[in-house]
Amino acid sequence: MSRKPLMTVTNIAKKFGGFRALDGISLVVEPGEILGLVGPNGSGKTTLINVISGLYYPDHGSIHFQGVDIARLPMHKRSGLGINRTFQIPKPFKSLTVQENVNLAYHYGKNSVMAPDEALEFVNLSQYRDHLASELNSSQQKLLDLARALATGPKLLLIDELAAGLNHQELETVANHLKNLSQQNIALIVVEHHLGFVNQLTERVIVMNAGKEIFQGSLSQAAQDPTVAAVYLGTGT
Ligand SMILES: Nc1ncnc2c1ncn2[C@@H]1O[C@H](COP(=O)(O)OP(=O)(O)OP(=O)(O)O)[C@@H](O)[C@H]1O
Repeated sequence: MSRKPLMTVTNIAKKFGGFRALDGISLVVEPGEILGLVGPNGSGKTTLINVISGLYYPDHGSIHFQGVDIARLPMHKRSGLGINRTFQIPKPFKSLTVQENVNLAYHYGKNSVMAPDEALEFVNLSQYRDHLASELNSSQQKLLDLARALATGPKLLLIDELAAGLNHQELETVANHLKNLSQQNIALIVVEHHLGFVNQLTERVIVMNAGKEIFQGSLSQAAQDPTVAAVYLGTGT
């Protein structure tokens, strides 16, 4: 049975000055699927997340989310439609407590299905609920960022480099949690350098280089692709 895509990104371009950070990239995300977005530093992964979440508008191209072109909607409107994100460098309200941070996101979200306590439980931060966000270490701040994104009730969650700084056990727990979200029909785009983490999450990756897709398929297929090996895995000739 064919389903309608949750999001269709078509031919997106984004320049900074004369530099093409995104150069005609397209992708499709189905409801509840996990898509890995990988590639070398500077290949445009975070820029693509920024353009999908509404931090930047693209110069060209369209982004259809549940049939609506959102490419020029502001970030809060996209969030209201069910697109939310985490940041490579988390941005909690540091002078608020952990609980207050998640409460605020919950209050702001229009589709919330996960209550603040549940979101904190989900990322194993319940015992820190009364701590100021500034008291958390950097990996805990990443988990708080994830809890805030979850509390808004996303249909599509954009996750930017969550794995860095998490220990082996935290990674395994978070991977299981993310798979659980996907089973609840929340789609995920996971930008990540930790390929073992990506491999735990999904079979489908897009490899980017210089603002373009250079490969789409499974990570194991990507490892055998000569172009990917040359530009990303460092094993090309
Ligand atoms: N706001 C900006 N102004 C100018 N240049 C930018 C801006 N944002 C990104 N870039 C440039 O666009 C290119 C792509 O950056 P981006 O952060 O999207 O890459 P990335 O694949 O996420 O890299 P990394 O894996 O290192 O996080 C880089 O050369 C970066 O310097």
